[in-house]
Amino acid sequence: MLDTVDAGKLFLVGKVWDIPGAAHLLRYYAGAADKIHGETLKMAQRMHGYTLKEPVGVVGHIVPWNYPTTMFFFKVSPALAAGCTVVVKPAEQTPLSALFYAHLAREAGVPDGVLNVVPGFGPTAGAAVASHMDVDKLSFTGSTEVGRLVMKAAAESNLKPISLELGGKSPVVIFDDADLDMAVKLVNFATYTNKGEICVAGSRVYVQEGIYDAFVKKAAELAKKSVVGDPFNPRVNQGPQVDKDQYEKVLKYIDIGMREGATLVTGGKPCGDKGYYIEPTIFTDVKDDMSIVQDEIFGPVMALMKFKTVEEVIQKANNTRYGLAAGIVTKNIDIANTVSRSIRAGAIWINCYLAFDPDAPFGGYKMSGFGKDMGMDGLEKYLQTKTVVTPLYNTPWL
Ligand SMILES: NC(=O)C1=CN([C@@H]2O[C@H](COP(=O)(O)OP(=O)(O)OC[C@H]3O[C@@H](n4cnc5c(N)ncnc54)[C@H](OP(=O)(O)O)[C@@H]3O)[C@@H](O)[C@H]2O)C=CC1
Ligand SMILES: O=C(O)CCC(=O)C(=O)O
Repeated sequence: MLDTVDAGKLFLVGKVWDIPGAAHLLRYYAGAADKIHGETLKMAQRMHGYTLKEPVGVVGHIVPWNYPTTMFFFKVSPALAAGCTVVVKPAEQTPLSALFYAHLAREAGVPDGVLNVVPGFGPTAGAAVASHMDVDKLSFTGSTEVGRLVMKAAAESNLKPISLELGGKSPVVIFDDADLDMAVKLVNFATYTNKGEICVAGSRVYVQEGIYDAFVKKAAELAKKSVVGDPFNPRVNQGPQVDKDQYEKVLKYIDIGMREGATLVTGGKPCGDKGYYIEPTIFTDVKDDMSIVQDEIFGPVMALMKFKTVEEVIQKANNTRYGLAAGIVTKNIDIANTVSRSIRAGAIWINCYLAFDPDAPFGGYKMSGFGKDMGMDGLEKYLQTKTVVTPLYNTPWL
């Protein structure tokens, strides 16, 4: 509800995806909290040694507006399970749910000072968290540009370790043997989920030549069926862009796409004359170096491209500065394995998309950042290893 008001997120999707996902994550890390331990070391010398896993201390979390609930729990759940205290800086567009979750945590008995939410603007509140000498670790999700700034601030303050989950321009590769209807639905979901305001949007779609024409036709038909409107209405499947800036950014990219020579197959216009609604959009005749293929648009815009061979599509899929995720649709296990090993991205989804799970580490390669959220990797980053050594009995040390 709060994210629908703040971000234009579909109310129904919040109920069946974001909130249950947050609960799964909390349960997963609650189960891990009492299983954190170091190891006994073998030691080459006559010494007894072991390691302790200790919380890193105070963690700063700077999170974006596109998934306010999900991002809050991606960050906070493992940090608390590791024994850290946290300071969360939500995005200025969407601070309400983070404040509400902090209130719930207090009601549930989390002691004061453990889970702190500090709303405010990025260049002031966010920068203060990133450069604070008493913040021991920073985990950031947002744009690559701000990722650079917070990394610099961390380096120039107390050298706090950081993890960055940044932008993406993820490819989805559809092979000739795919079930056409399933592949069209998958790509529609990959591109338009959350009105395209999702870091793993699979908006760069490569379709093998044998099914390309049929695919374009069906993808356009499905996009046209989308109901865009009030995010509280359960029949609507695409709400408004988060704000005027984002709305204008998406329309600007649509304009750039047309000026660069891509063919607009469907969409491309605002929906209605009130609110930040944009039609689900598809471009074809797209070249690899066009801005609509290289830049993260963060809106409901799909670029459809044709390919012939496995080698060609691997090269095209990797022709990006990002490396967050990729989708592959095929019934051929050899192709699926080969392509998934060859794409430089942190998550590969075969015959599915957005397949998040609490146990599955998530984070990028290349300029999509480094460090993982979720899974045991997501817990590990909030821990540090202390080594304790003592000579064995009757072993002179000096
Ligand atoms: N990877 C992802 O999930 C996301 C990617 N993006 C990409 O970024 C583009 C721009 O979106 P935008 O909201 O501007 O993303 P930002 O990267 O600006 O925002 C992410 C978070 O960083 C904060 N922030 C901004 N500037 C600073 C700073 N100097 N120091 C510390 N923290 C700061 C923001 O605060 P505040 O907003 O309150 O000022 C927000 O909490 C989008 O169009 C999209 O392409 C955006 C959101 C999520
Ligand atoms: O879909 C989700 O639950 C997570 C989305 C996400 O990771 C993101 O956009 O940053």
